[in-house]
Amino acid sequence: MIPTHVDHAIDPVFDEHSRVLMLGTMPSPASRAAGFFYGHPQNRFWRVLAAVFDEPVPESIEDKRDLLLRRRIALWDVLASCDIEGASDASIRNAHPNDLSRVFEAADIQAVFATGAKAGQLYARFCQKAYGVPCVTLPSTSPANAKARLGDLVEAYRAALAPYAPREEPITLSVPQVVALEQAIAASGTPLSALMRRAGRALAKCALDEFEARREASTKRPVRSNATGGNNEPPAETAPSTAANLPEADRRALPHVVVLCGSGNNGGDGWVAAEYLAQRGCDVCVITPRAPEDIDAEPAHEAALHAAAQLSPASILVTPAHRELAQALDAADIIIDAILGTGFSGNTVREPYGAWIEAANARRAKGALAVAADVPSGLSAQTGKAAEPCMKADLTVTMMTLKPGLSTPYAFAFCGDVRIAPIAYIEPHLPHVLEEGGASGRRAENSQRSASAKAHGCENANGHAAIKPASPDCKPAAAQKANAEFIRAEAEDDDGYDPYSDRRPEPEPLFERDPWA
Ligand SMILES: NC(=O)C1=CN([C@@H]2O[C@H](COP(=O)(O)OP(=O)(O)OC[C@H]3O[C@@H](n4cnc5c(N)ncnc54)[C@H](O)[C@@H]3O)[C@@H](O)[C@H]2O)[C@@H](O)CC1
Ligand SMILES: [K+]
Repeated sequence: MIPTHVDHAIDPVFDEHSRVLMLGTMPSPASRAAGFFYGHPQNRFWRVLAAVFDEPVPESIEDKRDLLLRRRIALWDVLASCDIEGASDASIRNAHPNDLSRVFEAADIQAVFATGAKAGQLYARFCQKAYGVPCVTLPSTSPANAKARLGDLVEAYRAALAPYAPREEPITLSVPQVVALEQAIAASGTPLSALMRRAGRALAKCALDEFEARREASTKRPVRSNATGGNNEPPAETAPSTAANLPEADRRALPHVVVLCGSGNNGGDGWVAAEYLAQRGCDVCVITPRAPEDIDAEPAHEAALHAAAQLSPASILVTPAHRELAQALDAADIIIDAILGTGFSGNTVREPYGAWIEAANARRAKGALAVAADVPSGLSAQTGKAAEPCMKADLTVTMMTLKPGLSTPYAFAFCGDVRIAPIAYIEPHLPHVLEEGGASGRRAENSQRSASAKAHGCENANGHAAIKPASPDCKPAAAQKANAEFIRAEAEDDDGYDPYSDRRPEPEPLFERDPWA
């Protein structure tokens, strides 16, 4: 192969919070074509980083930049230019280094890692003396390094990066502050649709991981034990129809998942999760009050259209009748509750959502794993007050930050375990958001649950025309009427609180009824 002269043309990723610098040699032809580092589909760099931090694999360049900055990783290459044959590091000649002082002067870089032997050698030759920080060489994630197994790469990168991972207390923001944060992130170039995609993927990953962890635990621990997080209901592994009770041969079967989607943006998280789970091979059923094309909220509308185009039409049930809903839930190993999120208000949950929540709680009581998106439906994310009815989750995957309502002792019975999905690099926006929100945003110092809230990796169409219209026992006219009533009720939202307005929610009494009664 004839060597080509290559000039580095991809901007480094770093900011003042970066703590480690990862360096390759020079972007490969595939990365140059993709316009970002490690762009070859077979390169395992992004899969390795995602596994190290227990996150979904980033999809877009923006997702990758966000992951790096959020995890305090600066990313660049040793060389500014060289002659190279294809992507062969061994062929590099006429090498000239990048001016790494741009990174070293902007950030307190505590460790440098080379993503392969050649990058390590080039750093030692050109850079180490100038910057004074020695470089640790990690195994290459390139497909050329075929002998390195993914698991070994993950272990090597985890051991290297773990000491530098930020360990911050989870932060609690009020609902208006969370909305202000989303808007600040959007204004800085990450659209809300991208946040929703990350939210839905994180939700799906947490649900699958939790399901697998429980299945694993149940195979190791055949004796019945109460492991449901204090809700005094049968543990998942003892129920008759859960995967844990299947014959050994079927145990590794992927779970059947029912995703309950409201018509707001919480529902959008559910649609993305459904798409991700179906891609992973799960049998997925989406319950929705409206066909995707009739969803008004953005970006939920866009997310629903995208997901519906990937899902089988038969797996989408629009306003199912009670019997059809019960049938769908009966088959569920996992229920994802994406009915209502931070936009919920009121003392009661209107239909059809009230009936959905009751049916989901009944199925959970028989052993399905219930995972709530952002906040259990019916629970006020702001006050922690539970409406009638309220979803009972085993796990709540809340986006970006804790919300005050998730941390009350009362909320505990509805949230189950709470994990924060770190779907965006929020630090640059916090001063502005906290200033705007006054004292109500704070590191989670006043919350009982914050100590236990995990800072996990998940811390702590119209081509879908054939969407199943209605259930066999729900006449089209009746379904249409029910839908019209639902849409009218939605339009007359009970107290009219719009979380995207500047107005704060009316304070609601925390303990209107005795939570333990
Ligand atoms: N805005 C965004 O871009 C993002 C939003 N996200 C998700 O979006 C959620 C917030 O979305 P929205 O502001 O659209 O609100 P929600 O989707 O939480 O709730 C709004 C819906 O709830 C209905 N509703 C309110 N009170 C009710 C009651 N008492 N009974 C029955 N229905 C009731 C409204 O009619 C409306 O349809 C978050 O919780 C989070 O899950 C995340 O995906 C991150 C990105
Ligand atoms: K929810």
